[in-house]
Amino acid sequence: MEFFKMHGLGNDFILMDLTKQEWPEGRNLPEYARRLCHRHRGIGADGLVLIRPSPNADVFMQIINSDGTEAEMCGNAIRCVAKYLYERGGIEKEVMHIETRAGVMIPRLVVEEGRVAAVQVNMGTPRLEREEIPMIGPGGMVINEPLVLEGQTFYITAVSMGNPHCVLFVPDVEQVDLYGLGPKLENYPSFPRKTNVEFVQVLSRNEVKVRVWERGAGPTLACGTGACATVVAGVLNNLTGRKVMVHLPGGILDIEWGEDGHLFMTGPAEEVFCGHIPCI
Ligand SMILES: N[C@@H](CCC[C@H](N)C(=O)O)C(=O)O
Repeated sequence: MEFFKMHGLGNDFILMDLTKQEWPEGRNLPEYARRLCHRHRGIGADGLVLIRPSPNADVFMQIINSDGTEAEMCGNAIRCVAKYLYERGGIEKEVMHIETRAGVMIPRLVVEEGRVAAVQVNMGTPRLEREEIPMIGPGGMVINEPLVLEGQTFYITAVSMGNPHCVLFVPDVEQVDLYGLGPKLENYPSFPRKTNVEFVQVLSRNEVKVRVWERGAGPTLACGTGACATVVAGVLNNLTGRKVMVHLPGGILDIEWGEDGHLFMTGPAEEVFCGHIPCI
């Protein structure tokens, strides 16, 4: 099997194009993803990305987290898929349609001298209903609501970008016990589909600093859907404007929540290497 190792701000993926090669019958996908993503015994990645044919778009993007669970959407991976398709996959369109389990997303490519320098993705509209991210209690949205964890109260805002996010505003992200709190919030019983967790420090109305604990992957250097969820939560809590520079450990994503309700994420994508692995 041919694969491409790519990353978006250090959030790294193994891409396999299943429009060009056969997926061997009977392979256990979660087990295979765990094995390939392993940092010591595999290629190493935060997730496995499978590019499949789609009847509704240029391709379908399937994302499997490094723990073998499937995610609905991934912002950094979709920029990598767009770059791969343009430079390697024979789809030389500057506007693409990529289907995901969260719907069809629309990447626009910034091409310089034949190479993809950056990608802006229309990430669709956020979903804010409790039903989307079921919490205790009926109806409405979850904006700055208390959540008690081991006797400590945290105030959370829940945003779905197709995948679930729990956003917490803190005075200083460097002081957050990410490895202690991250997994406890990810698995908190109010989130039946588990959740991604973003700790956010507001630097100004148009700049924030974020540390992420990802569902199914743990601490990552960046999260595109998380950056979008952060800006939605910032606006709902009246802490930020709608156009925000999001500083993540791996670099900067520019996020804009348009007046039409759509989120636009702009950032880079990089290819690191490619190779072949046996079909086992
Ligand atoms: N890193 C991603 C999100 C990947 C999926 C996530 N771990 C989940 O399970 O929802 C991004 O850039 O959006």
